Amino acid sequence: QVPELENATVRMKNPECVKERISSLRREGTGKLQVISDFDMTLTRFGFNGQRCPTSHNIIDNSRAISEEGRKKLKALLHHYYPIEIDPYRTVEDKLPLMVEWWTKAHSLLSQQKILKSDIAQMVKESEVMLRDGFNTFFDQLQQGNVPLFIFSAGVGNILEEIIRQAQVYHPNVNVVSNYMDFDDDGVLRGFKSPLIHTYNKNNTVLENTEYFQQLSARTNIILLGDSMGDLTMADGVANVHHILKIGFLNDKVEEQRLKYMDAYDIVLEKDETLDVVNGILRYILMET
Ligand SMILES: Nc1ccn([C@@H]2O[C@H](COP(=O)(O)O)[C@@H](O)[C@H]2O)c(=O)n1
Ligand SMILES: [Mg+2]
Repeated sequence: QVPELENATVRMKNPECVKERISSLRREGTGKLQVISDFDMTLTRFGFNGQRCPTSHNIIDNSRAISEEGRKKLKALLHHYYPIEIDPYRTVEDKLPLMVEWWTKAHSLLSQQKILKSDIAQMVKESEVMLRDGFNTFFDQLQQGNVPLFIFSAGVGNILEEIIRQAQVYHPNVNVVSNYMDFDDDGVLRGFKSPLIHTYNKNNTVLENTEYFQQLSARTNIILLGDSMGDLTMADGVANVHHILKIGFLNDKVEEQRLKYMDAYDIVLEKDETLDVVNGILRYILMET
């Protein structure tokens, strides 16, 4: 079926079940299929040449638009809250208020920095962000197969849209729900629009009032791509899920998180900076018989 499933980065608790699910997705056709994907560290690389790649928030934090003092404060927040976000021993209930605290403090600091809407394209150009290897094939296959791609991100929507625009893969089948910046009439950042999306509320509570909510329910076969335990609820807005294949990128604290990820995701990709496995599965599902 999919030779890429033999890659050294692939872990599966139940390979037979994965094969059956992939066969069902192929058998039922592309008309019922959608891909729901996280953005930061799922469609973008986690690391390159031994260095961490930036998230969409980090692209702003590291940019010239932020003062030295602002950058220090944003880094301090990252160092405090990121270990909490990925801590495998804390519960989601315990993490949730702390994530709200992180996003709220970071957005408030960013809003004090006089960031211009017109700065965004340059910020992205000058950043170290990289989409995962194989991104062109991924976006192009979905467009050619008329399969909707729904990107559900707790990052910054304006930045992530600019990343895929500059990569020339922001095709018409792509929809994004994320945190969007709110600019005043002079194009200066004054805050972020609600609802606030953080790692652990990526579910229908934040999707209800979006245009995409209706469209979500029509496609009942899903490939879900994420890198966090919080990404597992991204398809909760789809009422009658028929088949769902969950693929998780395990980027950080691999040993500590392996068992949890293998219980939660059908396929776990350990320290895999490519979209090769996802592309192999899509190629098989979209291939005409
Ligand atoms: N101030 C912040 C807040 C969050 N992050 C990271 O962004 C990621 C969220 O985006 P997704 O596309 O993955 O939903 C999340 O994993 C946080 O670690 C940040 O860098 N700065
Ligand atoms: Mg992510």
